[in-house]
Amino acid sequence: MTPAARVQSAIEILDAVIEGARTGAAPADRILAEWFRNHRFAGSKDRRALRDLVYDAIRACGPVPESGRAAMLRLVETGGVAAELFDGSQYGPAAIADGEKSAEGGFASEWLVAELAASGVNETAGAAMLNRAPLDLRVNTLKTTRDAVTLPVETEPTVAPNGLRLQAHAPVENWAEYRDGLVEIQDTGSQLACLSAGAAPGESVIDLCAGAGGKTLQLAARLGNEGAILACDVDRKRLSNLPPRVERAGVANVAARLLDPGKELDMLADVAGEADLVLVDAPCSGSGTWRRKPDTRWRLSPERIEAFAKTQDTLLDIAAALVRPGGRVHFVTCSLLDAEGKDRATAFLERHPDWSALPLALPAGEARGQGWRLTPHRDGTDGFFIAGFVSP
Ligand SMILES: C[S@@+](CC[C@H](N)C(=O)[O-])C[C@H]1O[C@@H](n2cnc3c(N)ncnc32)[C@H](O)[C@@H]1O
Repeated sequence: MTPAARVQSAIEILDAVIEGARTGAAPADRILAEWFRNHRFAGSKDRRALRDLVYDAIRACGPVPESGRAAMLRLVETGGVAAELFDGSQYGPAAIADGEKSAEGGFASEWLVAELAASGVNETAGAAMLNRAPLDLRVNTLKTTRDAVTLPVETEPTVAPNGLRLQAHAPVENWAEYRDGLVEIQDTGSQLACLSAGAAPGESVIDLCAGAGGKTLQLAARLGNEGAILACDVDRKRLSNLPPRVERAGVANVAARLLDPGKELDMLADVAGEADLVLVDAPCSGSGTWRRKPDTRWRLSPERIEAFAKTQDTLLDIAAALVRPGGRVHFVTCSLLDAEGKDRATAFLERHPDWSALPLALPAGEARGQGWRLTPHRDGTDGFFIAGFVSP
């Protein structure tokens, strides 16, 4: 593909991303994957260039742009693409017309910027939410240690005890060390969020929102295969990713259970009141992961945030019913919005006045309300809110 043709294709992909944001259809990563499947002529260099153009343009726009072309013109303004590539060539974009408008900049829509400001995220911290994220690994201590593992590329240790950061992106999933379960891909913030649950060998743990099991595997490593983990989710597809990962990681004490939304407690009645620890890695707006999925911010609305908050409250109450007396609930969201963090912790303690917040002290981040927060700006990790509660 010529550089101009790449720009035109990126514009078309951006049109689909914008449509997806407006209608709730597929997000950018899925749209790109599908585009690559349907355009086999695009080689690996074209794909990399297209991916960069699309994500750079998404990052360069604040609110949802009117069109893919307006988004790309915004990227021209920020110096991310050369105006000369709008050359009117056969597969390239039409020349830029006099006075043609580009999309608005900033880091999010006005209402979202205001929500974040009210949550203590200023403009600088907001802009850092859109930086390119590094690639972090977690060393699987069921199989090796951070000191012992040798990897094909240079890495540096992160503040997480088993965390490694790659100097540059690499095809980790093709490495023998990955296939053999020595390392997992996991952001340092996610590692700290899970680590701070304080899971210990022999404990009985429920990972209530296990998804594809990123934190389940970390919990298993903490337990050293002693004790038991019940990994639950309402999403069959996500949960189906868990067994091969468990196998690869050498985990022997995880069982999976698919739940029906609204019937979670009924389906967990056999284990209610018995868990030492329930991890609630709750569904949320994902505002802490905009570095990886910057189009997520175009898919949000005040109503969606309210709905997430409601689900988080429900899941916390379910978790409270699952722990034994003296057991813990560990609440995590990858969001910087207080509505999905500090406020949920406060509301939980109001609904459960006999419970107490557990003091947290992580090697990164800072206290926020009754919990703890990690931010891309301050900590160089994905953004997380974390709170621990202990039952009477
Ligand atoms: C943030 S993701 C979990 C990520 C996962 N823990 C990890 O570390 O990879 C939130 C998960 O909650 C699940 N979920 C949503 N509603 C749920 C419910 N009512 N009960 C259990 N899980 C739910 C979603 O399907 C999603 O997989």
